[in-house]
Amino acid sequence: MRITVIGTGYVGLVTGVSLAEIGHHVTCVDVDEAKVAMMANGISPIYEPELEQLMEKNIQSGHLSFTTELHFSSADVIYIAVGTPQLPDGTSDLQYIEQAALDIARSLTKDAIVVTKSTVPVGTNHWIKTLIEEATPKEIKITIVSNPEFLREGSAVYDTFNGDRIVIGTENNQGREILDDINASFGLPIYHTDLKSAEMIKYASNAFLATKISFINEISAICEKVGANVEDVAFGMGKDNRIGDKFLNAGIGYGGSCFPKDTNALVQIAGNNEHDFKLLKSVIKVNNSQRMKLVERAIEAVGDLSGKRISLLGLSFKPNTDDMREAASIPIAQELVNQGAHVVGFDPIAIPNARSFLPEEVQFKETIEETIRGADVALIITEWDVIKSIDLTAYTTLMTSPIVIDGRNCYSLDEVRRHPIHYISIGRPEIQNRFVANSLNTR
Ligand SMILES: NC(=O)c1ccc[n+]([C@@H]2O[C@H](COP(=O)([O-])OP(=O)(O)OC[C@H]3O[C@@H](n4cnc5c(N)ncnc54)[C@H](O)[C@@H]3O)[C@@H](O)[C@H]2O)c1
Ligand SMILES: O=c1ccn([C@@H]2O[C@H](COP(=O)(O)OP(=O)(O)O[C@H]3O[C@H](CO)[C@@H](O)[C@H](O)[C@H]3O)[C@@H](O)[C@H]2O)c(=O)[nH]1
Repeated sequence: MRITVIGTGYVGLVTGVSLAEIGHHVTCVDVDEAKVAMMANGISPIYEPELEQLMEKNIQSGHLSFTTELHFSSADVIYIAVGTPQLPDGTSDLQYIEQAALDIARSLTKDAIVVTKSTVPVGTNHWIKTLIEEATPKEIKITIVSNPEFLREGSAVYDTFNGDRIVIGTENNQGREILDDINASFGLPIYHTDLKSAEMIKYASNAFLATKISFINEISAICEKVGANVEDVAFGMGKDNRIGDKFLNAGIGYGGSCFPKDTNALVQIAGNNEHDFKLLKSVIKVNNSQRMKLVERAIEAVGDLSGKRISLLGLSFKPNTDDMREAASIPIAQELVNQGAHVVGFDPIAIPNARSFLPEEVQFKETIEETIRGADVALIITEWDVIKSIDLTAYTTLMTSPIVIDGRNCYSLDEVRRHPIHYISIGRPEIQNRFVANSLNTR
C-alpha cells in the first residue's frame, strides 16, 4: 500500500517507519525543513530506542522517504499525525489538524482514505471529513478513519509491534477493510468501532491511567502519615487481577505531552456537553500539587533554600526519552530558582532540549558526579537507569550534606540503610542515619 504520513513527531515518525517495516511504501511529510533534511539522511530528530536503525533500513530498501512537499495525490491512504497541543483554556488546539486537512484537500485528484492518528476531541473526525469535502470536487469520495495511537515515548517502536490493541473507528466497511489490511502484519488484536467511540477510547484510556497515578499518589501521602510503605501497598493491591499491578508507581506525578493535555481536554469535552467531570478534575489537582512535593520536602530538610546548591537528577518527563514537554523538572526548577537556590541539572539525553525549557539560571553538568559535587540536596526527578544504578557512596563522598529526596523511589530502603544518607522518598519511611543527623546538627 502507498501511504503518506503527515507530521513526523513521536507518533508520525514511528508510525511511518513501522508501516514501512511491515512492507508498505511510506512517504513522511513535514513542514519543518530542517527535520526532513535530517530524516532523509537517516537521522532521527527524536531520541527513541530502535527507531534510527529501522529508519535507515527502510530508507535503504526504498520503503521509506521524507519530503516537505504537500502533494498527496499518489497515496492510497493518508495518515494525519500532527500535534494537537493544549490551548490556555485546556481545549485542544486543532489548527495543525485543520491545516493538514486543507493541504490534503488541495492536492487530491482521486478518492482518498484519511486516517487520524492524532488525539482529537470527539466529533473531530467528522469535522475533518467535512473540511476536506468542502474543498475538493464533488466527485472525489473521502473515507475517514479514526485510528488513535497508544504508544508510549521511550518504548514507541516496541509498543507499535507489541501493543495490546489497535483501535479502528470507521464510518463504513471500506475504511475498515483497508485499515485491517494495512495493520494485518502487526499481528495485534484489532478492535472495531464507530468514529466517536474510537476518539473517546483514546481520552478515556489516558484519563484512566492518570487516575491510577493520582490515586496511588494520594495513597502514598497517607502511607507517609501512618508509617506504611506505598510500594508494599501497591504490590498487594496489584495482586488482585481486577486492579492489576501496572501504573501504580507513586512519585512526583505524571508529565509528558499526553496525560496533562488529554486530561484537561476531556474535562473540557465533558463540560461542553454539560457534564462536570469532578473525578478527573481532582486527578489533575492532585497531580499539580504532587509535583511540588520535592521542593516542600527540601525546605523541611534544610530550611531556607536561598543560596543552597540543589542538584536535579533527571530532567525529561520519564526515562528513555529526550521529551521535556510538561516534565516535572520545569516547575520544580522554577520554584527552586524563585527561592534563591543554585540549581544544577543532569540528564543523560535531554539536556539539549532542557536548555530551552528550564530557567536560564539552571546550570547543566554532563555526569551525575559533577552534578552532586558540593550539593546540599539532590532531588531525583527521573528514574533513568544511570541514576538508579549509581553507587550510593557517591552521595556521601561528593555532597556537602548527603540529603537525597527521591521523587521516583529509585533505591531499595535496605540498600539506603547501609549508607549514611538522609533519604526521603515518596510514600515510604524516611531514613536519617545517625552519621548524617550528627553532621547536619553540626553544620
Ligand atoms: N507523543 C506521544 O507519545 C503520543 C502518543 C499517542 C498519541 N499522541 C498524539 O499524536 C499527535 C502527535 O503527537 P506528537 O507528540 O507526535 O507531536 P509532535 O509535536 O512531536 O509532532 C508533530 C509534527 O507535525 C508537524 N506538522 C504540523 N503541521 C503540519 C502540517 N500541516 N503538515 C506537515 N507536518 C506538520 C510538526 O512540524 C511536527 O514535526 C498528538 O495529537 C498527540 O496527542 C502522541
Ligand atoms: O506508575 C506510573 C506510571 C507512569 N507515571 C508517569 O506518568 C507519565 C506518563 O508515563 P507513560 O504513560 O509511560 O508515558 P507516555 O509516553 O506519556 O504515554 C502515555 O501517553 C501516550 C500519549 O497519549 C499514550 O499513547 C500512552 O498509552 C500513555 O501511556 C510519566 O511522567 C511517568 O513518570 C507515574 O508517575 N507512575
